[in-house]
Amino acid sequence: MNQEKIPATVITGFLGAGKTTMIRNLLQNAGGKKIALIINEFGDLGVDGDVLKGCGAENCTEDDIIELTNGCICCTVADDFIPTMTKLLERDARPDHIVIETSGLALPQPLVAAFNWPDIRTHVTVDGVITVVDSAAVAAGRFADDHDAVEAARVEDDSLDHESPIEELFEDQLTCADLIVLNKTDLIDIDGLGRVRAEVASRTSRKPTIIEAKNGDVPAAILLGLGIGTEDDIVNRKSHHELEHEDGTPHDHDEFDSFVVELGPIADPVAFVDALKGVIAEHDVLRLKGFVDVPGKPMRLQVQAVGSRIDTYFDRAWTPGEARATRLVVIGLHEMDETIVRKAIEALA
Ligand SMILES: Nc1nc2c(ncn2[C@@H]2O[C@H](COP(=O)(O)OP(=O)(O)OP(=O)(O)O)[C@@H](O)[C@H]2O)c(=O)[nH]1
Repeated sequence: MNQEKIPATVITGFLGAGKTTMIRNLLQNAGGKKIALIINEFGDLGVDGDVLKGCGAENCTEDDIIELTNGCICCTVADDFIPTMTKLLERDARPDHIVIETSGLALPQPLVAAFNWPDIRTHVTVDGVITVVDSAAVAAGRFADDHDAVEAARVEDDSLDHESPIEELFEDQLTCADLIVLNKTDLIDIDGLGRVRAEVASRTSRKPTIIEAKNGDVPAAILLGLGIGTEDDIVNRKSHHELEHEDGTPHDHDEFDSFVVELGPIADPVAFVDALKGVIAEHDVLRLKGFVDVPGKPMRLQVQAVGSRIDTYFDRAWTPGEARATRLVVIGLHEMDETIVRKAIEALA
């Protein structure tokens, strides 16, 4: 039996940064490497798993894609992640490489620490942590501490004296990185990109390599094989929470909420998406994604909104026996009023 440790790459980054898009590219250019994929998503609709299973890569079949859906991977390390890894390692056909996509709200630190658990450490090592950044969102000030909703909350409650949850998480994900991918470079100009690079570099005291990408198109040779062994260096990558609670108080994600909206068929998807932009902007929805049933179309329409930017495309045919429906997962700050946002979206159908 091959006793060499299997390398595992952790891919993290805020909601909508382009993690799934980058992994889809990776699966398609990973050569003969057999990859096992562990995907973790915030929200009760497995959109990322569905997208990645649909990409048909021979080196990563549907059996090699494992979805962890019981909350953010950083909170379910003991109950979900460790047993999943253990089962994966018991398989007869060991993968050449394991890729883990965290949810956009996950802290990578507890996940990396899990690689020091004896059962895992003897078999697997963290090849590297890759943090994907939405360069356009950084340029737009999305991660600066003047996020409207959080400011409003702070005015109401002056005990909220630390940075916004979005900013903190952004920094925690950068702090843990071995490689930072400034993605979505097509959406900003060269000067803007220079400012984004400087801002991102200033948000971590470490000096990870920073590269640029469009549509997550980075060669597998750059993403895989970093050979860092990140689990041996977690002491230098502490999250805000770890620094503030050295007593080991567990963290949570109370600042964020998600819910799923189910609708019937949408006859005019162009008008629907246009109106959706208004709802997203008005209620400060951070992320919205899912599938739309367009009557008369054999394909389902995938909707991907990051802030008020929305992409749509027909991704695959509805399969025989699959119930056609419109399902959208909505993610926002805790202050977002689910009832109001739900009603606003339902009113568009
Ligand atoms: N313009 C542009 N859009 C991109 C780029 N990369 C990804 N996107 C789009 O951004 C949206 C979100 O991409 P995903 O890959 O789903 O992002 P993610 O980080 O996996 O999102 P979560 O898992 O929800 O956190 C999709 O509509 C992508 O098509 C890019 O480089 N440029």
